[in-house]
Amino acid sequence: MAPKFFVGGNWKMNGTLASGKELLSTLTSAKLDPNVEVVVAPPALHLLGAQQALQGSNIAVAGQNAYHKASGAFTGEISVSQLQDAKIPWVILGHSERRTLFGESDEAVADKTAAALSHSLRVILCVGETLEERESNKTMDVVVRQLEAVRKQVPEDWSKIVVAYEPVWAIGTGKVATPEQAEEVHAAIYKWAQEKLPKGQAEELRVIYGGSVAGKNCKELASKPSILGFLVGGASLKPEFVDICNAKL
Ligand SMILES: O=C(CO)COP(=O)(O)O
Repeated sequence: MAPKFFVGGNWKMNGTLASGKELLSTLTSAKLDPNVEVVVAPPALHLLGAQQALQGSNIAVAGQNAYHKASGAFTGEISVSQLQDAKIPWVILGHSERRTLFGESDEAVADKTAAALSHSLRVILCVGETLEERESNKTMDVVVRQLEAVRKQVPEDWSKIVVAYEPVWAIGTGKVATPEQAEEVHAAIYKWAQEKLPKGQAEELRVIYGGSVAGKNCKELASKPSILGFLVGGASLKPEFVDICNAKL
């Protein structure tokens, strides 16, 4: 059976308690494709409220980041074990904004991923190249390097990982990768997974696309065979997110 199409909404550092509540009520009252798994990632301060507002719905919540140490003197951080304790099922790790603005290395992302999995969290693992890397034909070198760093620490079980291919040049720029550009990288990630992950896991893996996904481009992207979902930024803050969740209808 093909894995379920996955749509994540990454709210980033946006919104108020009131705007978040309104957005969630739009989502819970909308008719969403039952064959799609929907996850929203509000800012940390809003996570528990969102989880409560979503009770009884099929929409789950995700942290936008987490630290791999269980507890201690790490001012400003939230740990994977604290997410687990609060029954937050998902966490986004390795987002390009974490990598570029906050200096997270491939190894740091791998540490976090291994720790998150060992605390029963599901992980949306982000990978992707910058414009400069794309223009110098390094896209797959970068993506494979990022994936391999994680595989080194998580050699066996990728069943709780969703890989989000997010080309940095397409994030928040309105410059969406063409369906062909995205499909090419997704297909290469599946090829990597076939070769490097234990048998049977590549078939179960979801590789989703992120970068300026919108109501107007989601259907065409979703029609590509290797695009098994989206990670949406800006448009996840708008009612248009419902259309993106329903891209396969
Ligand atoms: O970074 C993203 C999702 O994690 C994509 O952001 P945009 O959809 O705003 O381009």
